[in-house]
Amino acid sequence: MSIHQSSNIKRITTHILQEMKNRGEKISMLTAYDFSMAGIVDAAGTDIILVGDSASNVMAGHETTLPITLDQMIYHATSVVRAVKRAFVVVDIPFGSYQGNSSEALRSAIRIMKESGAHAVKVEGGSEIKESVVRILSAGVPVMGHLGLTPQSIYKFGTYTVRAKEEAEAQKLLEDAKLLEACGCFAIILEKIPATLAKKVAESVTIPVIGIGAGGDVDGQVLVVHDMLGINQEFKPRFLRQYANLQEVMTGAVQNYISDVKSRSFPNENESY
Ligand SMILES: Nc1nc(=O)c2c([nH]1)NC[C@@H]1CN(c3ccc(C(=O)N[C@@H](CCC(=O)O)C(=O)O)cc3)CN21
Ligand SMILES: CC(C)C(=O)C(=O)O
Ligand SMILES: [Mg+2]
Repeated sequence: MSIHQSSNIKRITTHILQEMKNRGEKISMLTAYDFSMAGIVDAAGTDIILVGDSASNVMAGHETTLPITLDQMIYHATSVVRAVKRAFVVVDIPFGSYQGNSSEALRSAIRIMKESGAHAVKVEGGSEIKESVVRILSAGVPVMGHLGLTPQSIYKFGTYTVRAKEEAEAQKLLEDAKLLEACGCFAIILEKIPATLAKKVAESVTIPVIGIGAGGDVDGQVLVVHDMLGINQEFKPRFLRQYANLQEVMTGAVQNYISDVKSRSFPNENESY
């Protein structure tokens, strides 16, 4: 419990997430990149909020997650943390801020924690980034792993197709999951891999495994909130379930506003001084 706890809402911790896996309660996770969205996602009861580097696509309009910077991720994370009362806030360390240099990885993680007030960081990869994971964990910063489709390495693969369909790649993924657990990661994301493999991973490690395009036999699910709300209509992979069509709602509202301005029905007397 925080010394300065200012509300009676019980905050989600890594310990609570582990207990949820232990008792078979599914974990819900969504992205947020700003104060307004984070407030909605948190108040609705989402367990984990991810300040994803998908902000590079969704917020900045880039083709990939590679261009977003550590400073930009910290700006998004700071805005999210200000809104969140209950959820556990995880921040993606962006491309180029942790790979191949554990000192830089630690520095990046510490900047995120110190400047944003987030609760954990997420990194993509397994054995290749072991030193960075260990170093960050040694500073007391919780680390979430991310295996399978790892968008920061998109140019190594060339496509966003399903990962680990071949036995050798599946075996490496399972070994990487066990390695991340042994290092002390508190959870692992599995993205776009066969459901049978994801099930095997979730049964082979004791820490929570959260899926996106990894089937239902994992410990929780994550989606990009703009995708599931239907704000971003271009992105419709098979794993996405769209829970609203906010693009339609927002377009209609904006069109009504424009029409009211043109017809002089906005503002009316009550909306004037
Ligand atoms: N808006 C958004 N949602 C995401 O889930 C997301 C991002 N951005 N950016 C970072 C990564 C990239 N991710 C991806 C990207 C592509 C596919 C994918 O399945 N692509 C299909 C085509 C999808 C379609 O129908 O448009 C492919 O075959 O390339 C999956 C996850 C997941 N992440
Ligand atoms: C898709 C999720 C897992 C992610 O890493 C992101 O939003 O950046
Ligand atoms: Mg990401």
